[in-house]
Amino acid sequence: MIDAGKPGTVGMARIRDHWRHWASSRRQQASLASSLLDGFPGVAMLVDADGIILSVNPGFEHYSGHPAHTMLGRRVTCLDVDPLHGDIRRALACCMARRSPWRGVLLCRRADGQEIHQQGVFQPLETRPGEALRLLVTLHDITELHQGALHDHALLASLQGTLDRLPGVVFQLRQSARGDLEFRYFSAGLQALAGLSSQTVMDSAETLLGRVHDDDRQRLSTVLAQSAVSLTPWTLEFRLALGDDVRWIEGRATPLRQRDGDTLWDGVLLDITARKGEEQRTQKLVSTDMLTGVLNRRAFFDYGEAVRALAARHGRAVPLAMLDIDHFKQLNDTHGHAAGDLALQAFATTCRDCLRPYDLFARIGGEEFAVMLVDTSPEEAWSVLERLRAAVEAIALDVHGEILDVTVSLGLAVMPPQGSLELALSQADGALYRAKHEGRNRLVPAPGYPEPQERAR
Ligand SMILES: Nc1nc2c(ncn2[C@@H]2O[C@H](COP(=O)(O)OP(=O)(O)OP(=O)(O)O)[C@@H](O)[C@H]2O)c(=O)[nH]1
Repeated sequence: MIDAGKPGTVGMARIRDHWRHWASSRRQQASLASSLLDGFPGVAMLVDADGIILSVNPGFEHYSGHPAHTMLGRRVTCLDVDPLHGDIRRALACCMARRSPWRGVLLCRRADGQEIHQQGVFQPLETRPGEALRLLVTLHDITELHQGALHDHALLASLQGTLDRLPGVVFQLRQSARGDLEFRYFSAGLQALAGLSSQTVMDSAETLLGRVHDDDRQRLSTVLAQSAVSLTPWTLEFRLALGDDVRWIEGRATPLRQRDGDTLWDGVLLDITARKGEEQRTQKLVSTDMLTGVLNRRAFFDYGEAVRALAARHGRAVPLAMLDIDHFKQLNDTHGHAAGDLALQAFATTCRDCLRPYDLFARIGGEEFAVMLVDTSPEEAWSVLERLRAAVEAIALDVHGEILDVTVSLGLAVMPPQGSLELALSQADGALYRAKHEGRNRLVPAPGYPEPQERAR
């Protein structure tokens, strides 16, 4: 064994010999000493309870930069960056106080002054009664690893910062083979987007999915199911209901099939509420008649086609009518164009009030209007439009103190389940022509329209 009292007198061969001798004299430690310390890729030392170095491993000089003989008898803390208050002193004190192994990272200094990070282990050795406590200290240079970890950590922090500052929310969603959904990641922007913390949603996906608007939930399930099967990216615009507030979200994500059969989507959520508002305003502008605020001709045919297609699918007939204000030219000519405009506005408002929100009511041109009664039987349509005719008759338009009457003539037709909108409208137009000829201010059905009972009587 290399003694602290004989520094400078031993070469490497003797250090190795002494080390082997020390190890073989303690059977419990023999295998540890020979297999670990001889070939140990770092510094290994035997130190006493005060941290005095009693012996070192053959690789000591290579790994510490200090010739072994110069270190024997010195305190182990002299390998520290700060021998008085450094990491080695703390590790030694901790190990001694607990009489149990200490493991951790230490900042040390090589003989050439270079600071290195070491993975340190301080292991109290078993002693026989009366024998002084000794510690086996091993130091393994992990500077590169440590710097790599620091670099990774800094990179991760910077990436995290970038993700959190993105003008959108990044997420990772996992769907198990059984169909259960779990959010694996959400960037911090979720709080501003949905009023929920990332952790809350990662703990329970339903906290967020439960806020998807009722009308959009099925569409979301469908795109997820399709994407999971086809492994193609999905894009969806949907609404989040946040109390009284509704927020429009655009979601986009790319799927990846996992080995266990689960599907993992990496995606982003964007708040498109402002853009949606603009789109809706524009849509309203292009589909609304500026004077009366009701649908215009183009919107009537667009939405009417959708109503027709849905009715055809369900095998339902749709009643519709053409309406024309009576003697409107006379009103214009007598009271002026402004009075005519006022009459058109009062007429449109009155009609709209007599209909349900989802009935289509539009200004087709001039003083001509059209109505499509959704989910209404021909019998009901007759009474709705008769009420509408009476409500228009009741309009008392005050034009510069003079009260003007307004009346309307209506031609009523029914579009059969597989019929065409244009044909039904032309039949209603024919009936309107008859209404004008029969004296105006009346409702006339097209030929074949189911005769209402009250009219039949
Ligand atoms: N004030 C106003 N008048 C309009 C507007 N659009 C069309 N008109 C007028 O509506 C009148 C329509 O007249 P006609 O088609 O002859 O029909 P009418 O006078 O209502 O007669 P009948 O339909 O047979 O009862 C015309 O004088 C048009 O100038 C509008 O936006 N504002």
